[in-house]
Amino acid sequence: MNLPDIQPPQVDWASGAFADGPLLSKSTRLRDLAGIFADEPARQQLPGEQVIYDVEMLATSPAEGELYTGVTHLYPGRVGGEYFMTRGHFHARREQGEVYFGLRGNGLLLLQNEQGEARLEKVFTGSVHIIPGFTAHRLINTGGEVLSALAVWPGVAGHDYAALANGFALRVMVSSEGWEVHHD
Ligand SMILES: O=P(O)(O)OC[C@H]1O[C@H](O)[C@H](O)[C@@H](O)[C@@H]1O
Ligand SMILES: [Fe+2]
Repeated sequence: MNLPDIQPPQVDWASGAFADGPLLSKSTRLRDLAGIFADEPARQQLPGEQVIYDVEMLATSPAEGELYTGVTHLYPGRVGGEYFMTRGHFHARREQGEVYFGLRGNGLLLLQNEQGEARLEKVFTGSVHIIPGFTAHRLINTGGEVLSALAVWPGVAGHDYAALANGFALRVMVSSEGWEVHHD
């Protein structure tokens, strides 16, 4: 008798690596992030092929009511005085939320509503972040190691990058204290 295959996808909580299952992967490099960092000349002086973050996600259905699961690995580093960060986005379907779980490393989750009000949450091993609908989100790596966070979001959410063409309302810069907030 053949037993059914009951093996679900599996993630290593310590590293955020998926052990199994069909995966979609995407690397975002410095050359993909033109205009994202405050110091654009500093970005241009660094190698464009350098990977800033990798996203791996399970290849599940994008249909209404279904969920995506993925891990972002955001590498440590700086562009000028600014920590490596993701591009950040609103969901195309604005009302759709998302949950992030900090797995390893130390950083910040930058959240911004449609009124342009920004706030930060610390990201660390075990941190849980409820990103409400109508809220843009960006990860920032303020530590010296890889920042990995697992995310679960609706398959229909989509991405809207254009709505943040003028950037977020605040930046996280290197300081003698570790990091500090600059308002644009
Ligand atoms: O889309 P970015 O702002 O570059 O962020 C990279 C990725 O981060 C998270 O994993 C989100 O769940 C993804 O939907 C997103 O694509
Ligand atoms: Fe998202």
